[in-house]
Amino acid sequence: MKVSIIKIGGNLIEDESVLKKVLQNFARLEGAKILVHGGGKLATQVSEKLGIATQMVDGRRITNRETLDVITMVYGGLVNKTIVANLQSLNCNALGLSGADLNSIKSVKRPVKTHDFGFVGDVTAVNSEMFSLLLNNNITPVCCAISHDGNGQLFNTNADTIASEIAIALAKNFEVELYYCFEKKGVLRTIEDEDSVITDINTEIYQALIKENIIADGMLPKMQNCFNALERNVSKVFIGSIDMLSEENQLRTTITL
Ligand SMILES: Nc1ncnc2c1ncn2[C@@H]1O[C@H](COP(=O)(O)OP(=O)(O)O)[C@@H](O)[C@H]1O
Ligand SMILES: CC(=O)N[C@@H](CCC(=O)OP(=O)(O)O)C(=O)O
Repeated sequence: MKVSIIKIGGNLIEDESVLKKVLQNFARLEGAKILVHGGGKLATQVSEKLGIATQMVDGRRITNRETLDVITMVYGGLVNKTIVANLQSLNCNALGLSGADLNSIKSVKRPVKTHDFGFVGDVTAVNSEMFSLLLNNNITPVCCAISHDGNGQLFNTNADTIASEIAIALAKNFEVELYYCFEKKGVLRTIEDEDSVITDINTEIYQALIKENIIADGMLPKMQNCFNALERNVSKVFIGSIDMLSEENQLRTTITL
């Protein structure tokens, strides 16, 4: 059986009308599928409203107790439930999950090296039996960027990593395709030129693109997650816009080893 894992980034979640279109494309996708969502931008906005400062290091949010409360409310509550309700309206039988729900994703606190990230977890286990059970019953899991340690502690975990870890775990039993959807059509050669999509990137090209400063910021950890997934038996990995799910010949970046 084939399973498609779709991760949607923060810029697709922020705007209600964009999110609706994203979810229509997702709902139309045939076969077993899992949606993973971020929401980092929204968490930053809500933190600001509450007077909580945001600090990011290497694309990861430093998550103190107050920030953990915000991300739990925003990712686990507002964003996850809004997505599930919209998918239900599109006849997609969605079930919203944090990593604690059905023990879906376990993690340990990220070890302190140069920085203490606080309540940020590195994934240690994905409950693939549970995901299989849901998928075999035509239930579509909707996963947010929250994991847990099994002792009652929730952790913030980057959504790209949640998506690749689920993909890797399911690759043991399924043919898995991983789609990273964001606001651009793919990895761009010139960030201002929306159509300058680099259609194929392997590890060698990736290293060259880093040297040329073409790939930077959030794209660096995203691509690391892509290679990590491919190295651990995920069949196909793509980066592109949500249109890559529905339109043939749509520009997108295909990642290979
Ligand atoms: N070459 C590139 N092509 C496209 N985006 C790039 C590139 N280099 C850096 N980026 C940045 O990476 C961002 C995507 O990473 P991130 O914000 O982590 O994604 P997401 O919204 O999916 O969480 C883009 O919004 C863009 O600003
Ligand atoms: C530890 C960590 O940094 N977690 C991320 C999780 C959300 C996320 O990944 O959202 P996007 O996909 O929208 O960026 C964060 O809090 O920003």
